[in-house]
Amino acid sequence: MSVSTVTYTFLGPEGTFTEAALLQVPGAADAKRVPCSNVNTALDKVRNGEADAAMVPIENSVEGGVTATLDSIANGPELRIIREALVPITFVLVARPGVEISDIRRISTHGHAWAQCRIWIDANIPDVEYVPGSSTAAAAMGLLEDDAPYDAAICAPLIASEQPGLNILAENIGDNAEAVTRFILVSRPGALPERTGADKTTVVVPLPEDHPGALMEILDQFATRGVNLSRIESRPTGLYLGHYFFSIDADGHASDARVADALAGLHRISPATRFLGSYARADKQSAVVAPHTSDAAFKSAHAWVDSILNSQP
Ligand SMILES: O=C(O)C(=O)C[C@]1(C(=O)O)C=C[C@@H](O)C=C1
Repeated sequence: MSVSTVTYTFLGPEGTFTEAALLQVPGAADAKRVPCSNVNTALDKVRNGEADAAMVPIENSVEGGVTATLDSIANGPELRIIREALVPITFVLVARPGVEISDIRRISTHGHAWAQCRIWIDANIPDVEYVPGSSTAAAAMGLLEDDAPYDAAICAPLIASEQPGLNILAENIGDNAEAVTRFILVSRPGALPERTGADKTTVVVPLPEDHPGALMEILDQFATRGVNLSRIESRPTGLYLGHYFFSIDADGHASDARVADALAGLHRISPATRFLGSYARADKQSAVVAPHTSDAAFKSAHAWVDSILNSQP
């Protein structure tokens, strides 16, 4: 794929934190970028071949998993995560010129952004009503419409400073100054990104039913092979009450022997386990590998078993 022919979808409109994440991808600034109004649409355009890859949010350091993304990549035709990006998150409160904080009755933003600004809102505009928005940027741009059903929006500083019709009323209103959102670049299944030594593997594991201790067995597949988990969360499958899958990020690449062995174990316990990709960690932190779970240890163990099986009388 030459850079100019690549098409990326992302959670739009222009000016979202998701677009900032996409612009971290080499060549994305010159590629075709298609904003989508929700995560599902961005991913479906990859599934049906309209786009080569989609950038979507998956996890925020304050608010946790982005359920729209976790559910969409767990279902439907398979997709693969090929890259991750981290974006520091800071929020501003914006309104049309002339509107003061004391005038604000209704605020719109993305649900995750709203959840990250609770303390400031409770302290400064406690009785305000929340109007859900499809993204922070969509909420801010909506203020420019004559019939906007809200008087203020919470969004990224960049979009606020670039729009002449928007006035910043308060800066740094997030509850946590260190907040970071993690985004994933998702493509159709293909060759895995190469192992870098600082990688992450993502899987979706449906919890087998009528199987006492299944969660413990799933976790054991990682623990006994010395594979550290950096995220695990459960989501309802939507089929019926009590039916769940686990979305898991593990340190390492599928080509690391300990990770490959853990994946095989997961498949035995839950055959519908979905592999979502192995890709380089954005923070470049290498996994700590104990000597007995290194590739060399697995190789020598397999060679030992082979020697037993092949031994002649
Ligand atoms: O609305 C945006 O700007 C987004 O990119 C979405 C999103 C999210 O889903 O978490 C991204 C980062 C912030 O945490 C708030 C909203």
